[in-house]
Amino acid sequence: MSHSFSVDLGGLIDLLSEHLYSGPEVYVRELMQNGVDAIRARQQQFGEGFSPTLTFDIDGETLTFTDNGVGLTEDDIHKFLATIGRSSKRGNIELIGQFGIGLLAAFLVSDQIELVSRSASGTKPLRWLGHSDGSYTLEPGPDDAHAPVGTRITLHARQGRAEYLLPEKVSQWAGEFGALLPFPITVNGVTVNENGAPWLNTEYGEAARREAVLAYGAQLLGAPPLDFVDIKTGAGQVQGVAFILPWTPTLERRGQHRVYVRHMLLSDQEEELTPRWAFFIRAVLDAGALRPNAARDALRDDADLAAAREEIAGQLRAYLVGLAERDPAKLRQLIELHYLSIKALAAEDDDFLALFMPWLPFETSAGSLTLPEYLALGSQEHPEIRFSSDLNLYRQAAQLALPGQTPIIRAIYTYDSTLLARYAALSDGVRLTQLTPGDLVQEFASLTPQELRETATLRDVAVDTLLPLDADARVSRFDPAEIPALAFARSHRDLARTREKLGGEQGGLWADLLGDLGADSQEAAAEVHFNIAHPLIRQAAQLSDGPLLRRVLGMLYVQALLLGQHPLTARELSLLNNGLAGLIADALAGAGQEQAAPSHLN
Ligand SMILES: Nc1ncnc2c1ncn2[C@@H]1O[C@H](COP(=O)(O)OP(=O)(O)OP(=O)(O)O)[C@@H](O)[C@H]1O
Repeated sequence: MSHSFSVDLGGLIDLLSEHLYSGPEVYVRELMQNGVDAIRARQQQFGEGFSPTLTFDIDGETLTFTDNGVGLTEDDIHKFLATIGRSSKRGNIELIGQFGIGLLAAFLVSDQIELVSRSASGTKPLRWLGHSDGSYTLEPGPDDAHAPVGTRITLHARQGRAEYLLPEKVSQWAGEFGALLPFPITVNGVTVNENGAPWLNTEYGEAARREAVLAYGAQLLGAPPLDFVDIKTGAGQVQGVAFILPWTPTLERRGQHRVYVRHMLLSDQEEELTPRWAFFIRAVLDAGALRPNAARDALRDDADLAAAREEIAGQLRAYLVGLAERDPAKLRQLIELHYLSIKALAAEDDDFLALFMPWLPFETSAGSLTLPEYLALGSQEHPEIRFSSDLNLYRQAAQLALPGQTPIIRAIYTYDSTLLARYAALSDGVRLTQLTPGDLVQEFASLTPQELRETATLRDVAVDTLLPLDADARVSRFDPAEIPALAFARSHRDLARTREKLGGEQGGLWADLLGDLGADSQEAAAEVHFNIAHPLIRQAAQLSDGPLLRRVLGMLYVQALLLGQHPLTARELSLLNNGLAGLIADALAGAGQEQAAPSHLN
């Protein structure tokens, strides 16, 4: 026995409303979409000798939507309208509908759909009445020889849905969805759309067009855009504009682009049509030949979308390149706001790199500099780019204003070091050096024999005090003299830290294993340099071994760790706490004696 599937329409509508559509208001979009498709189909089949219109008329809780599109024959109604999942539009690239479910959205707000239609093929008007329980009737429509070609759909608000039929709401949605439609949409006689895309309006010349587009951009962004780029692609037939944001957007935020498909709004949050690196733009694009998904809130991810995105990337690139010649002042402004995204792009593209590198600012120990400015400060015979991708090391290096030393570039974004490496490779004779802690130490001036003698005790006590904390102590001289001590972490410091933590808290297998690993290393985890140029260190050098000197050295070490932004271990923290407590106790004891002294005198 063979049977047919039957569909529970109520269940299907629940499915659509809960999982496919963002809210009941999408019924406005689906009605309009069908109207737009019907108008296009009429133009395709019967020519363009009519003025397209879409109208909403709302009377109380009844809404009537009318289009003057191609209409439906009796055969169409049975085959397409009343068969869920079948569409007359499949394969017609110029129409948006294709799934054969859009009209069901009307059931989100109404229990029945009345459709009166007259086909452009000249048949008589028909009246179809569909119910949300899945039944429908079809009868001859109002027998008017002059009935206009097109379709009229009437909905009555179902319980709890009246607010979705309010004229002000319908006006707002219809205006948003149909903003770019090149013909009027009216709600109760008032036109609600802008009648076409501003970037296409060349009626009053190029200057007026630019002005209109910039005014549109200012409204979209809430502030005048820095500029805009006209976009036009072959793949997907995308047309529109990309506004250059007048502020620096956050790096994590992907573009929130407004995308239309065949003039109907798809999304205000589209992310896939523009390249990832272009987070300095907000685009408004109308895709003539890209496909929406079934929910019609995003583009279908296919080869056409990828090809369109590539073309848009090329056009944005070409705009930036062209700006260098056309309007360098604007380029400078743009780079100031968006250099992070331009760097990301330059890291992937050598032509772009060569073009933009001279303009891009880098954070350096001598302030923000472009690479030519930076190189002008260093040796001209042996040009060198010195950088650090370790923020702590960079900070310490930046503090050490060593005279005659090439400034250090802070290269902490992943693409920074790639950019520097590619730039060095492209430029003749420029050496690229990644800074290491050892480099900094090498720059320290060595002590005179007399200073060595004078600091012998200090050094011995420092080594003795700090070795249990896994730190090597040295006495050096470096600038600026205001820094009493500098600490550098060595690479296996983290290992030592983990070992200490596990040893202290759990012991056992892991602690033993890590202990063995650590035992391979002859070096201490950190290296600290006390600065003989600092008055405090010179004073400390005069102390003999004792609790005060040990306490002072321990605290200076922890201070150096903090200065270098190294996280502290529990032992280092307690060293700081105990040291502080001791100093405060000593100070209080001293103050007590001072206060007690006058009474003795009396
Ligand atoms: N206003 C209209 N004018 C002419 N035909 C219409 C109209 N509305 C619906 N139809 C017919 O009804 C069919 C089903 O419409 P429905 O909106 O459910 O699906 P679709 O538009 O084909 O596809 P999608 O689900 O992707 O929107 C359409 O394919 C079309 O043939």
